[in-house]
Parts: sequence; structure tokens; C-alpha cells
Amino acid sequence: MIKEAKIQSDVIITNQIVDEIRKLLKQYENRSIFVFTDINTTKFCLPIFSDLFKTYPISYFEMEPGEENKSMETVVDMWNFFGDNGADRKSLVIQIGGGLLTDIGGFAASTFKRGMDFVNIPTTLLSQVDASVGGKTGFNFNGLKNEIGVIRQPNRVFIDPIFLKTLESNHIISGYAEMLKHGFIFDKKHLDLLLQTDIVQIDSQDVSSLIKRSIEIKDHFVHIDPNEKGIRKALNFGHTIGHSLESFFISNHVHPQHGYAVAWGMIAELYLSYLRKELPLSQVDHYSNEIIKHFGDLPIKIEKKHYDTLLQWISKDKKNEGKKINFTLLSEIGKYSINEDATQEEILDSIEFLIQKTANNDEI
Ligand SMILES: O=C(O)C(=O)C[C@@H](O)[C@H](O)[C@H](O)COP(=O)(O)O
Repeated sequence: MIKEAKIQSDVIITNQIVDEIRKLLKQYENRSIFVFTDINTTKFCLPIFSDLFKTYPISYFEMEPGEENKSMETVVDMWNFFGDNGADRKSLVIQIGGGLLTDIGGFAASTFKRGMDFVNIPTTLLSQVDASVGGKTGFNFNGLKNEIGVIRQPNRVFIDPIFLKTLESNHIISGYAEMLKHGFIFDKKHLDLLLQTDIVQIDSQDVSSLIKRSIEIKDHFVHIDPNEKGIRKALNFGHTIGHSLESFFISNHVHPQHGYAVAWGMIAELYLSYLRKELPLSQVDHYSNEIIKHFGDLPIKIEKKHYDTLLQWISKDKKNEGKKINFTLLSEIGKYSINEDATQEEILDSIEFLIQKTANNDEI
């Protein structure tokens, strides 16, 4: 049985992106238009719009890519750019980029003069299936991922698989992790179909239907609980431990794509689901092996001496309430349970499980 989930946000999946943006711009005649890109999307994605954009007076802002630039300094640069180029509350910001750009640009647009319209044109698989939908905007602070931010829905999201052709395979695989997550929490069929799919080689028609299903699942949670007071936390499966690994790697100058950290986080949280929710160990093993097939081993060796640091990152997760660490776990594949507690020992056991599953080589 297919579990019902419909896209209710303003998301357009198209293979005619230029025509869609032409229609959009007509609705913003005589307004000031801002286009945000990063140096990669300026080169690989912006040219598709050049004939259309040259007929409008557009102010272009380009940011440096890289997690280290998801920072307050970049937000300040964006605010200054708005101020210097006459932005007002009726302006429109068109964001062409991955999740990092749409998150931080969405924050700048949402806060300048208390909020301007912004639309997302996500160009990575991760941003198409996850980051650009749902309105989480923000930036990293004090080493913590997305520590500062607001939830504000983009006015529209335009998704065209054409942009995926510009990506290296590790970027595709990174987005694939969030799609697997959608399967884990809501739809075992979607998960199993994804695991049988070579996501790097798949043709655009087939990838469009997988993207659509992932967005349906994501939007199902967002629509019911836009401010993440309850069931939206399901979308954070794999992220409690995943974000702590990501912060740990980054603080050791290793920068895996976000989806890789989520994939490894999901392995640990599958094991935690076995400890806390009786998810069968045979399934934990099966799906962990499948994840490792696609994502490989941890990029640096994690040892007992790092456990305290990892626990500290976990203790700062946004889902926590006071001292209670809140995990999203699975009682079955396709069935989530939010606000699940775990002891320190159980958390470390699941990290041990992840380490055993991934035979990493390099010392820090
Ligand atoms: O949209 C959501 O809700 C999610 O949790 C989606 C996550 O996949 C995404 O990585 C999100 O940015 C993480 O949010 P955070 O609140 O844990 O920073």
C-alpha cells in the first residue's frame, strides 16, 4: 500500500525552468530583483538564464561555497548588498544554488526589513529533495550547524533535474542520503527502490519521480508541523549523531558532504533504534551494509578519546529539551518515533556499532 503524502507547498517540478522563471518575473515587474549564486552556480547554472535575465535590471550577489562560509559574516555581506542596491520589502530574491546558499540567503532575505520575497532554484540533489523545501533558513554559529535561523517558507521552489548534470557524483550521493532518510521514516518501498537505483547514472525522467516522492514525504511533515514542534522532528532521523560527526570532522579540517554525515548518523541511529525501539538487528545490519555500499567508511578514525567531544555536540542538538537528548528513532522501517531518549552508554554503543561497520584507516 502506498502511504498518502501530497506536495502542498508551492513547489514546481519542471523541465522548463527558464519558462517558469519568465512567468515569475512577470509577477514582479517594476520590483527590484536580486539573484544569489555561489561561484559554482554562477559558472554552471546561471548561463541558462542569461537571455532572460539580461532584459531585467538585476543585482547579482555571489558567495564563496563551503560550510565555513555559512557564517554570520556572509549574512552581513548579504544585508549590506541589499542596502547598497535599494532592496525594499517588495523586492524578490532568486536563489540559484545548493542548500548552503538557499539556507543562508533565505535567512538574509527573511530578516532584511523584516522579510522580502525569495524563491529557491535548488541545483543540487540535496537541496532539491530537502533543503530548499520547508523553510528552514540560517547559518552555522560557534561550530554548531544551523545554530541561528528562522523558519520562513520560500514563496516558491522550482526544481529542474537539468542542474544535476552539473554535479560531481559525491554531491549526488549526498542528496541520496536525505532521500533514503525519507524512506526510512515513512516509506519502505521508496527506500528499497532507492537502494536498487544507481542514483548517479539514472535518467532524468526516473530521477524526477524519485525526487517527487521524496518531496511529497518531506512536505507531508512540514505541512502538518511547519515550526517543528512535533512530527517534523521525524525529518531529523540520522541528524542528531550525523550533525555531531559533521561538526567533529569539520573541527578536524575534514569536510565531507552533509549527506555523508547523515548517512553515517543513520547507521548509528538504526542501531539505537534496535536498542530503544526493538528494530530487528537483522534489519539494522542489512540497511547499514547497504548504506556503507554507497557512502563508504568514515573519513577519519574515531577513537574513545573523541567520545566526550561527540557527546558534547549531541548535547547541543536543537531537538533537545533541557538536558534531555531527543532522538528520532524507528520502531519499524517506515515508522518513526520522535522525542526518544537514550542513555549515554546506548549512544556510545551506537557510535561503536558505526565504527565497527566502517573500517577506517587514517589516524587524525
Ligand atoms: O527540514 C527539516 O525539518 C529537517 O530536519 C531536514 C534536515 O534534513 C536538514 O538537514 C535540516 O537542515 C536539519 O535541520 P536542523 O534543524 O537539525 O539544523
